[in-house]
This record gives sequence, C-alpha cells and structure tokens, in this order.
Amino acid sequence: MNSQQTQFSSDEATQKPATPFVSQFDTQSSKKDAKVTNVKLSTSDVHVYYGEAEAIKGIDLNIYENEVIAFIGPSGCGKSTFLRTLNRMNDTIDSCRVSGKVMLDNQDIYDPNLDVVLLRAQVGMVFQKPNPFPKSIFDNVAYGPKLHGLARDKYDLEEIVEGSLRKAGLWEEVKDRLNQPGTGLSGGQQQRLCIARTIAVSPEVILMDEPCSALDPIATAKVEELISELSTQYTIAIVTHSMQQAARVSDRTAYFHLGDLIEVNSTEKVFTQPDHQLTEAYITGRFG
Ligand SMILES: Nc1ncnc2c1ncn2[C@@H]1O[C@H](COP(=O)(O)OP(=O)(O)OP(=O)(O)O)[C@@H](O)[C@H]1O
Repeated sequence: MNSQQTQFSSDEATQKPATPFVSQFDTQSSKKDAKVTNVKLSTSDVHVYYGEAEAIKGIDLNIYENEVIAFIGPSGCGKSTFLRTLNRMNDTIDSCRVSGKVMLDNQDIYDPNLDVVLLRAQVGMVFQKPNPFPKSIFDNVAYGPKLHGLARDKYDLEEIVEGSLRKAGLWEEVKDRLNQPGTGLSGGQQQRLCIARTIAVSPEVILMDEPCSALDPIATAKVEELISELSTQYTIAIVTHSMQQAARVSDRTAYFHLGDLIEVNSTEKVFTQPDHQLTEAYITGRFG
C-alpha cells in the first residue's frame, strides 16, 4: 500500500463515525466460516499493466477448493482485471501485460506451452451481461463438450446437456424448448444458460464477473442460490459491487483498493471486524 492510500484512509476515517456494516443487514446471511481445504488457485506477486499503467500491484492470494471467494472494492480498483488473470482472459487485450505466477493446482497457467482453450474450460467464466451464443438452448450447452470431445455419442451429449441445465436450475423451464434460441430466454434464464454452458465442460473453477448486475432481484436470488449449490462441487471467485451479495454467497471476501489486495478474511470477519481501516471505510460507506 502506498502513502497516498494511508493518507486517504486516515483523512476519511476522521470524517464520519463508522456505521457498522453489521447493523445494515443480518450477518446470519453470511454463508459460513471459511473452509480451509486444499489450495486450488494460487497467485504470487501478480502485476497487471495496461500499457504503462499498473492496474494490479503485486497480489499474493490462495483460493481454496470448493470455497466461494468474493472480490469487492471501489470501482476501478482492479477486481475484474485480477479475476481475468485467473484464466488468462487478459490475453485477449493487446495492451495488457501480466507478470508473476498463477498456479492452478501444480500447473503454471502462464506456461507458454499451456493450451489456453483447455485452461478456460478448467477455469470457466460467467460475465456481467449474459452472452448466449446465437444458437439453440441445446447447442449453447453442447458447444463446449463437442469442442473438447467430452461426449462419446449423441446420448452422452444429451445427458451432459440435461445434467448441466439441471445443475444450473434451468432444466424444468427449458426442457420442452431445447431447440429454441438461447437469446429468446429472459435475462435471468440466459445467465443460468451461460452457467450451464460453463458447467458442461466440467470446470474446476468458475469465475463470475458481476453475474447479477444485469438481473432483476428475483433472477438475482436464483443465481445466488445457484452459486451456493455449485460451491459444493466447484471453486468459485465472484466479483460483486453488492456487499449484501458478497455476504450472502461467499465464504471469504477479498477487499481491493487501487490495485492492491488490502485484506482477505472470512466474509463475516470482513463485514463485522475488518482488519484494515480502508476495508472499514468501504464497508461502512465512507467511500466507494
Ligand atoms: N482494457 C483496458 N484497457 C486499459 N485500461 C483498463 C482496461 N480495463 C481496465 N482498465 C483499467 O484498469 C483499472 C482496473 O480496472 P478494473 O475494471 O479491473 O476495475 P474494477 O475494480 O473491476 O472496476 P469496476 O468495479 O468499475 O468494474 C482501471 O483503472 C481501469 O481503467
């Protein structure tokens, strides 16, 4: 952390009394204490640059198997940029350069010999805006398994599609119209279709970049419920602007500020007794 941030936080800290986040809504909604299991993804000294500008300033973070970790922080602090380092989505941006190490289990994901298409199946991504392919509901989900040769035959493919739609909580709503376009579904259904598409290639990790920001409260509740169900099987990292959402769905929360990772702790601790005054200023609404 640089001196400018310290200055900012101490100035801010004197301006208003803290409103404990805990009083704003029920902390019982905080999902559970952090599960400490195997490390699934690990970043060491990760820096990200867009041209000359440093957006991520050396982040070390372990993400554990089957946890849901939420990334929160003010706009522009680097949450999405950091999330995208976890499956090399930043490779698609010409001006972007990543240094440091990101390990998925024992595999260095920035190894030049690594198959990036396979990596993005292992570490899938769900975006802010639902982005189904202009194909049928069935083909949206079948696309990845076909590409990766995951189905032995037509029946196997049908099973994968049905299983993925069931896991995404969408099967009952679409089973009678699998041949209709995915783009014809409601926004919430489209997002669950995109989650089904991600699940269909058997990922180990699912990255979610503000997956509910384009959804209404009912569709949001469905996706949040889904995240909790999926966390029994997958490791999930989610960027969210909603602290309530982070509290509802995540085991741990990481607070970012100006490209630094300021604090990562159990979600309950971050929202009730944060270690750092910058985190406290954010969760009590003094800035962000
Ligand atoms: N494609 C890009 N080219 C240049 N700069 C970028 C690009 N994407 C992000 N940035 C810059 O990197 C910094 C971090 O942006 P990022 O989108 O990761 O933050 P964020 O915390 O996810 O923000 P938000 O909450 O607003 O989505 C910002 O200064 C942003 O302007």
